[in-house]
Amino acid sequence: MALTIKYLLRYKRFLLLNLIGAFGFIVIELGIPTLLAQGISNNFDGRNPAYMTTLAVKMLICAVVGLILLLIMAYAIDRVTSLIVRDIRNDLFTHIQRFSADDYERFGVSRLITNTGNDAYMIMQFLTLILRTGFIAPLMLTSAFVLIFRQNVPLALISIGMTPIIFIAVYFINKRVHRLSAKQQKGLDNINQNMRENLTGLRVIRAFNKESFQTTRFASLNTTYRHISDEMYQKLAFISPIFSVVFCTILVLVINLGSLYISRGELSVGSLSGFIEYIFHALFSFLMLGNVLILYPRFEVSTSRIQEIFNTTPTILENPDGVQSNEHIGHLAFDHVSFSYGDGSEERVLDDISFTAEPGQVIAFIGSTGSGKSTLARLIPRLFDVSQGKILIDGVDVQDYQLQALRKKISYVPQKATLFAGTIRENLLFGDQSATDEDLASAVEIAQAKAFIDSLPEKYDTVLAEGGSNLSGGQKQRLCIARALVKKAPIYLFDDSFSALDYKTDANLRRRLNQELATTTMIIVAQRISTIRNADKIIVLNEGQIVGTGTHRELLITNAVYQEIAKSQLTEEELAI
Ligand SMILES: Nc1ncnc2c1ncn2[C@@H]1O[C@H](COP(=O)(O)OP(=O)(O)OP(=O)(O)O)[C@@H](O)[C@H]1O
Repeated sequence: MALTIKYLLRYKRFLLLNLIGAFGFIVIELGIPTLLAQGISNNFDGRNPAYMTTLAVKMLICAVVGLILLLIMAYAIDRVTSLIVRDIRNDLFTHIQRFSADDYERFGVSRLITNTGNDAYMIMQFLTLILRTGFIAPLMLTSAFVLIFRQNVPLALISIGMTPIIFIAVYFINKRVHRLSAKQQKGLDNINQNMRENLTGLRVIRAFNKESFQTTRFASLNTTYRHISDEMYQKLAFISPIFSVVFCTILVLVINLGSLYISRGELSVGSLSGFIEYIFHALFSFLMLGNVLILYPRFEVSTSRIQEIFNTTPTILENPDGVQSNEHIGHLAFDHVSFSYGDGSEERVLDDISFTAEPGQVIAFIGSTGSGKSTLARLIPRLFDVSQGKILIDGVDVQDYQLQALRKKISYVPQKATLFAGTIRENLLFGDQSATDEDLASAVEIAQAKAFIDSLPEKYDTVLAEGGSNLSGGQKQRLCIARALVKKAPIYLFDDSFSALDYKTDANLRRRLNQELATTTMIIVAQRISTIRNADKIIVLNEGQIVGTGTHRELLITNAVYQEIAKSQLTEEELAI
């Protein structure tokens, strides 16, 4: 609730408008019956037409004023709820963007999507209800009780005495609904996750003939969700009949006792009809509050799920006092760096890594799968933070930079080619929004992507599907490389970024990179020796440790791990060089 109040307080003027509008409801719902009761009592036999005309005009004024106020209220509610949900979604998005890969993994992508979609919508639904009834129901209830007591005290006591039954029933039902609501939201996360996996893994599912297996899995999750929802709505369904039973009992008691008072001359017919009207309104207010209570558990679950995200401090922390800018040189140094995933207590993925890379150098990493090459690359732009030791860029610890400043120094091509829905041009401009057409053309030419872009009917304006799924693996890799080249940074980081290229394209690309990036620092992670054989320094990784450093020739002679990799990839002649 604290979260919602924080957002509500941002829009005090709309809350005030809502409060003013709420009086419209009272004017209509209580003012008109009061006038009606007066009319019945004072002119029961209809002998005073002038009185009735005045009464009709007063009732009409009540209706018009009430209507205007209600319109104001509807406007205020609509504005405030849509603004708050917009703010929550924006703030969630901004907060989630600061999450490290570890943070994402902890919550899961599907859960984060449900948070910004369904949970935020639930807050909007509850807010709409509470703003519609939150002011009105207590105001109406209080006014109705005052009027009821003014009409007849014994009747009022009987009516009010019955109401705790409603509260007790709602309390017990809601306790159960709260638990079910948490399960229901979790069930929705599972459905979203399954759906995501199904859509992104469609080709694998088809290739393995697993459509029916997937359908059964989805149906099972869907059925579980339905069972939970059924159980929850069954519980909630009890609330309305309980209201009706209490209401009818009160009505029967009031009418019976009221007739007795009328026969004794202690109550007028007008007063009894007014009394019944007020009872209606009091119970209607209860019903409105009941709806709030019914929705509350689901709202509470959604808010606490969102609050949990906001309470999560991203593991990669911004350094607001950090270095904003310094000279872009491109000097990189690892100083006894060790790293473990998770909270740092797990097995070391990198162990005591030290090396330096100077501007103009190509430093390559090779090693068996799982030896820690990609992890090492991810530490440089602080996608993860080192567990021990430090990484220095241009003489400053990466953790002592502001994140933006640090990442300006690095142009990174991740192992998995990631493109976004939009045109090729938009994807390239991701590297630098201010890049000119000439900059894009130059990057595309170096990345060996010119020929395939030129062959497309729409060229740079070709629209890429989500994730670039309408391109081949090699085309995607080349666009990702071109995007990194558009960025123009002093350090380039290629994490196994040439693996989907044929040998000729790979060779051409490296030749052009060496020409164009002659003064920058290039870090290349690769599986293929042919990709890195001309590197200034090759570092061989094995189980997270450096087991060899040198040029291709040196390592071929001195390093057993490198020799083994080389033997599996090179011909006898190549090995003899
Ligand atoms: N996000 C992660 N959470 C936990 N462990 C991870 C994570 N990513 C990688 N690992 C583990 O860290 C180790 C090193 O993985 P890494 O991806 O760095 O190796 P690699 O040398 O790049 O492998 P490959 O050549 O297959 O890409 C592996 O044992 C892997 O299982």
